[in-house]
Amino acid sequence: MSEFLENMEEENPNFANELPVPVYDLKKKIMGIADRLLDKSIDFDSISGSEMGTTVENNIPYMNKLIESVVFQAEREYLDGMKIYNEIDLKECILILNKILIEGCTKLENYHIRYLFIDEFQDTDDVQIEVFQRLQKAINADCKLFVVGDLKQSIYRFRGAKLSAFTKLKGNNSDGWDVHKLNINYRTDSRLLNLYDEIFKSMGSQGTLPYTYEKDRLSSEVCKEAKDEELLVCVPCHAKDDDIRYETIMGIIKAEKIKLEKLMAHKELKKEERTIAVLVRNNWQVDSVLKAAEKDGGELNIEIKTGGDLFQLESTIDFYKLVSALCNNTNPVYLANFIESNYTDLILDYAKLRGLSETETKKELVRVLDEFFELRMRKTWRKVVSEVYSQPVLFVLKQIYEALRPWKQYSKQFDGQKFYMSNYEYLLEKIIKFSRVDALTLNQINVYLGINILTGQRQMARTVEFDDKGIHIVCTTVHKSKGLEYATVILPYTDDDIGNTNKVKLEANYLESKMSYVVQFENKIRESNSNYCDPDEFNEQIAEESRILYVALTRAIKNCIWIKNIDDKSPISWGSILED
Ligand SMILES: Nc1ncnc2c1ncn2[C@@H]1O[C@H](COP(=O)(O)OP(=O)(O)OP(=O)(O)O)[C@@H](O)[C@H]1O
Repeated sequence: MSEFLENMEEENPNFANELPVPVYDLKKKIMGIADRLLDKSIDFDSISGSEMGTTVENNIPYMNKLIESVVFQAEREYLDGMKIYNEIDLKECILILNKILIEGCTKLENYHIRYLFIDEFQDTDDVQIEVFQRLQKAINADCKLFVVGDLKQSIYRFRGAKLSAFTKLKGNNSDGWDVHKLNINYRTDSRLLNLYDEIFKSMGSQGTLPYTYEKDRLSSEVCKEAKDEELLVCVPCHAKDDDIRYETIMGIIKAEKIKLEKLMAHKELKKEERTIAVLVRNNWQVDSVLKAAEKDGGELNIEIKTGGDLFQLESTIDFYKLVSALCNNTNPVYLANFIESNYTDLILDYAKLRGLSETETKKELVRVLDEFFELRMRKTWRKVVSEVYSQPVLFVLKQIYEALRPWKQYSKQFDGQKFYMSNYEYLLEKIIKFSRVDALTLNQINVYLGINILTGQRQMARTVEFDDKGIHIVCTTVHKSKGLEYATVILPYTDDDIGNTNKVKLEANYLESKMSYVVQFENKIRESNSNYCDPDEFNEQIAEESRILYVALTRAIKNCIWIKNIDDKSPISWGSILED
């Protein structure tokens, strides 16, 4: 990028000053374009200059040049750099696999694989479909593909999923396929399904959902406990006022919880049948619902599928205390911090320490630690300190972790311990990814943890499934709820304008030999190219949002409640679809 800017400045010395957007934002956005293409398994090498169209707004008239000479070039250099270390980036795997298969791979025949099963097929992109076809061919003529999917649930357009997935797979050989339709629903109350059917039919006739009554209608014999008037409920409220929206959400959850408690008093329910799900579109909405639950007094324990914050978890802070104590093993503050962590159950006598000099305090803390480590690892703390500098650092840290078992101190509950261990492992994976293992030092780990913890870097933690046999309340995005089911589905945000394409801040695609992009910078300046079509995007966006609504509604077993914002003026929203 700097090279590009220098070159441009040679032509126009005032180039940098004339840039209409900040350089850091320009860098961020052009890398964003690269990510959007890679998300769809698009190989940059296949895009030629003539396929990039021309800039439309002309705020950044050199945008194509920038993409070609910086983005594509940087990505090429990065991937070549990885090859030197015999590594490949995960995002490149499918492209490499495709290239290998194009060149021919005879060894696959030896595996005698008879079937390839693919679930959620509607979410595959074109390159993945080609890979499956090539794999099938390369394995042997008898290998059969078995794919399952539902186009109405295609919600990964940003990752390149298209409604043409099944047609592309069949290609010219539709006769070679045995097609079976699954029209029985074993999840949802039949009465609720009937109400849904009216909504889906209307979406189908407007062309926003691939749904026709004859082909797609599901039948169900499921009958749950909700009364007729409780099956699909619209709760109107003045959601312009956030407080009112959140009070309404909390009120609905509490009322549904009471109903479930009554039901559970005389009937045993499976976990899903005891779960109330608040389904939203974005992660910030999950955060807002959680905050509202806290403000409400914390009586509702809402579980989130988006996980907590990895760098603020006790498993991470404990590990940082261990690493810091090893790095600063002559500093009493770090030693005391470590002793207070979950790695030890020692109780420090601060009254006694207060009367000591710094040297005496350090001596006392080292004595305490030596004794403790002797007991738990049959070697002194000082020996451990020397080992961490002479042996592979992760190996020594792992030995300490396994011998001291901090998860036992953290929680007496199995679920809590599992959560601690799983996020400790996740943190180590992050550390290993950050630096090549053979070059990792204790100091590097210390700096890495320090920066991430102190600057509050956000990284979703790993969640652990648990069931205490009680009522579960979860709040999650519709995308994360895919494939799952819940007794009650609550939709608190149905007022977003789903036709607003100005909300598309960044998009890039490569379709039918045309590369398209649109970018909106932080200062609202926009740029797009002639291949990007706003009306197409408008229709595609409404159709995808409709499919996301379809997924949300069909997660319900018993009932669904949606909040209607009376103050809403959006022309097209989930609310307007549901109301129709
Ligand atoms: N043949 C069956 N008999 C009884 N229950 C069934 C049967 N098949 C599936 N179920 C139940 O129906 C529910 C939905 O099944 P499943 O999640 O497999 O459906 P699906 O087609 O993957 O749904 P979706 O694509 O909407 O997520 C589950 O609770 C499952 O246990």
